[in-house]
Amino acid sequence: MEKAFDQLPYKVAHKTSLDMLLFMVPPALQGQIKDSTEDDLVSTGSAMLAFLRRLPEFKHSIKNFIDPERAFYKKNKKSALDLKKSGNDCFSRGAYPKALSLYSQALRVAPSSAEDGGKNVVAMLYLNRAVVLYNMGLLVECVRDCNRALAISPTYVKAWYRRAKANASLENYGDAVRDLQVAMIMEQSLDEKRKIENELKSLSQQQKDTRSSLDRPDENNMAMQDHSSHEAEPMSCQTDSLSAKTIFGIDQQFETWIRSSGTDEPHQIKIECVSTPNKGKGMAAVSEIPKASLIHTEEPYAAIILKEYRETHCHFCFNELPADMVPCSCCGGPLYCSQQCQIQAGGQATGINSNSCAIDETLSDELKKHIADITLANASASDIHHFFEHRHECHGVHWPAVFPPDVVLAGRILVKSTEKKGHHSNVSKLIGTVGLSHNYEELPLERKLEFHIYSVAMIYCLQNSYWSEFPNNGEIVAKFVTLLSMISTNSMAIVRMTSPESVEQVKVGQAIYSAGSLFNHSCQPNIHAYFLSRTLYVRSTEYVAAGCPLEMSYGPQVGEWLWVSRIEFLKDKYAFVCRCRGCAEINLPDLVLSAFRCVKPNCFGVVLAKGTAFYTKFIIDHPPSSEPHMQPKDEEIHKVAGHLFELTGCSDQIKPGSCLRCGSGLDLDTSYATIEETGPWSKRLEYEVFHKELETDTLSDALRALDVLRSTLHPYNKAIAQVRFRLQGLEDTIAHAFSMFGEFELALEHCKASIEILEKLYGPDHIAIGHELLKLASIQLAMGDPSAVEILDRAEAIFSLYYGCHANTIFPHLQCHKIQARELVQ
Ligand SMILES: C[S@@+](CC[C@H](N)C(=O)[O-])C[C@H]1O[C@@H](n2cnc3c(N)ncnc32)[C@H](O)[C@@H]1O
Repeated sequence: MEKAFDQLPYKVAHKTSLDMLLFMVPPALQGQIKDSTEDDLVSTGSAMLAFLRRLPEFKHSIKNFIDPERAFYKKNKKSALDLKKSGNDCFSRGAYPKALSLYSQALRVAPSSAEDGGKNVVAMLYLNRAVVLYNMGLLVECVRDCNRALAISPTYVKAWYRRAKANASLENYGDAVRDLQVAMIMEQSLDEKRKIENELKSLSQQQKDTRSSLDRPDENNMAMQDHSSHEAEPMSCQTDSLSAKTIFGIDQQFETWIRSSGTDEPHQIKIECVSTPNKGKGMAAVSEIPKASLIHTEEPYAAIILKEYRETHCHFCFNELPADMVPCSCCGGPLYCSQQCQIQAGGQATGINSNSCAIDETLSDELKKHIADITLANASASDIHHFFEHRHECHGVHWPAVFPPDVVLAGRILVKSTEKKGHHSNVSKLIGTVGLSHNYEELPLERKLEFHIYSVAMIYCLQNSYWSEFPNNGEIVAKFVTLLSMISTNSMAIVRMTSPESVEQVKVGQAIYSAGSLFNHSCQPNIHAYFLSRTLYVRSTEYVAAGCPLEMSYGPQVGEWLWVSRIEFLKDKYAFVCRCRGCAEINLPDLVLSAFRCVKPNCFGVVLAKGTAFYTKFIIDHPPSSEPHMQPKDEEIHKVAGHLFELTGCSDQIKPGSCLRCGSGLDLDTSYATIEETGPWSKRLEYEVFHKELETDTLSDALRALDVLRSTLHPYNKAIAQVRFRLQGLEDTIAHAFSMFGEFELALEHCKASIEILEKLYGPDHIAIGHELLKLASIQLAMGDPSAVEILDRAEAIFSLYYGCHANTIFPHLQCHKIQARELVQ
């Protein structure tokens, strides 16, 4: 399940030396900070500043963070050449992946102007990597690396030659011929010239033979430019007015105009920021919104990659890094999927040759243009109005890599707002304009202390890396702490699928969206947020009447987690008590999620477990004030809960172990023990299915466990279908196991049983059902059953509800399944 909002990812594994200072803060200062409110921050900030200034350990840590000599990727020609040599050795042994990795490491430390044997080291490294990529069959990546080498050294014959080879293999004959023509003209050695000439002849012949169908020079040239991402650019819809008018809550009315790209939502949706009775500000529909409408898109105000993904995902667009990733050309720390992303993040276009080259004037206009297209491809990529979020961090220092991401994000927000208002104006005043809410007072002591320590540390780092006159006083510490609290409350986690086949998502980045941060949470959301690159997209997943709140899930949802777990999670992680519609009234999923079956045959009533009975009593005793978006109660709730809804404000009859319909009693302790006994059987099945070493006895035991669960638990209890936090439940795992044995009929039966339960818990149009339907369809496809078409259509409808026209980009395997299914029908 997607978790749209995230809090600060403090991970023990990433503790810095500053975290250790927590334990050195004197008890008196701790006490002062523990009870502090926003109004006390100037005095607690001054006190922390005074304490840390005197502390040798703090000075030592800061020196470590800001000294370029200690940087992780210190620029060093010798190290780059050593790594290059090791890469060459691996290459000659055929160890291509290792060679690739060594050249990439060398690129991180190679100084951009370093030369070796009269050649630019960075250009040589890009070329060497291009050759490895060529040998690995990664031809597009090879061409991109050749482009990078040529952008630095336009007369690099070997790079033109390698580019020609890769283009020829890609059947881009037009480009390949032009590359060889350039190589031949630039080559000095007569022998080599002759060799190229011969290759050119045979390539020209190949080009002639295939000209009509295969030669697409312009198109190919465009596809090979450095800014071609390995993932399709999905920007068919754009926000019109948001970026201009909504930076940090200055304007409270948001209007999203959806520009149609021919296929997607041709209408205009208006949303607005409103005051809510108990959730602060929130977003609401101005007029009615149809189900599945794109209601909002937005670029982040500031964003940052999470530490765990620094080596695997692009630091700008957050997509997975390709084999030809590009390190920051100045500091080597951040990695990017393309030079385009690198320039957008850092602003530096080092290595881009700005005056083309000493191009031989005798060259034809076509070849001159060809050279210019490649060697000047990125020079125009930077936009003077764009904010380069990494630039102030890029001074060959390593604090941006080791500080918690939210602290670095706070620095980015501060610098961006400073630069927007006019460079180096009054910084303290600027933070005051960041009009986002925060829950500083609710934070535990440890978080408050961390915020204070990192705020002081950031001031020192910004003085060193950004502006030596940066103010250093209690007021600025207070502003920083407030900013960190705002980030903690408002930052969104940018998520990605773990793989095209997977339904699992991982949080790769953290961002502040000026308007997106104003959507409140609901455990029964009516909107869904997702990300393509850095862009936030929000869609309505149900019809929303005019004036109704638009609320997304920050993580927990009804049907997925029990009420008490949702409340605890939101309190712990976001420091608020949830007052959404899903938590304020009794709903079917909360009743049945962990319920037991009534002992009386044919009674469909619910026997509540201990925790749920407590919650149900609580809700009945504390009826919520009705909100405009409250839905009428489901008939099904009356059916399973029986007389519960006839109760008027009296919850005495709601007892754990007692059927809510007929009042029959159940010995809960015995039932818990019975369920407990089935645990090892289910776990063993899961293990063996996962490791693909399934034994028939294990499946028989799991079927016995399933019988026990079915006879003890309420038929809609989630444990039968799905294990908490995992998409694979017992029915699901059994279905998977039968598929592994080729018993598709039985697999189908169990898969359907699982879906039936989940539909009760989530509703038929929930994204979780979409994923389950995909599993069902793959069993049907394996059976050659044409009804897969219908199931896939249903899954597609659900994915479109959540992802609109982007469903196919996010779930590429859906279309593959559909093609297979259509073949069955034919
Ligand atoms: C990302 S902000 C949303 C905008 C915020 N309401 C504001 O006034 O700026 C998250 C904060 O809104 C409040 N909030 C959001 N959803 C809530 C809910 N379901 N119940 C109670 N408070 C909620 C909490 O204070 C939470 O920390």
